[in-house]
Amino acid sequence: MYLYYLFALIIIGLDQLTKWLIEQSMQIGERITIINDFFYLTSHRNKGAAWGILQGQMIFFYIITIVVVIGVVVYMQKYAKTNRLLGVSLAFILGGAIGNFIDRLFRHEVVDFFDFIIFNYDFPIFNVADSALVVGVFLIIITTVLDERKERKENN
Ligand SMILES: CCC[C@@H]1OC(=O)[C@@H](C)C[C@H](C)CCCCC(=O)CCC[C@@H](CC)/C=C/C=C(\COC)CC[C@@H](O)[C@@H](O)C[C@H](O)CNC1=O
Repeated sequence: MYLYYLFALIIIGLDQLTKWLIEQSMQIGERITIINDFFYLTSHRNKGAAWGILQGQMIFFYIITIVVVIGVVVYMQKYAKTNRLLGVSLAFILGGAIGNFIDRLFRHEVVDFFDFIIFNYDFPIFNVADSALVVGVFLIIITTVLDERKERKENN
């Protein structure tokens, strides 16, 4: 059970370490080519949420993040014992939400650096915490679909 919280802690550690390294070694706006025309490390700051929406609405972000964290912990306590995939998904979301929360609390902005250009579209620059959140949301959807399919089989 506590393995999931440890997993979330590792995600937070990895997120904060990578953000610290970017802050230490790159100027804002500086870009390092990893794979030309596809993957760059670009030091970027975002005072908003995805795609820079709601710039500067830190109070809103604090509230949403606290609601997300409480929701995840409640669900973790209730369901993670029986459903491992759900536990891992919740740990991803918990780690990601807290990772960006730390940035918003101490930096009043989020450090982003993964810069992908996919089919000529420069996808918004993101970080480890965002990736964990997206993976967590994706895994929750998979878990839900799998559960429904299992229930339907049992009922038939
Ligand atoms: C990933 C959630 C964003 C993350 O939410 C958080 O912190 C949570 C815990 C708190 C938010 C205040 C609440 C969620 C708002 C919902 C939202 O935003 C719609 C999300 C759609 C999502 C599909 C699930 C697409 C993906 C986008 C991106 C990530 O691609 C991997 C681009 C990230 C870049 O714009 C980067 O600059 C963002 C910056 O790092 C700050 N990050 C946040 O606000």
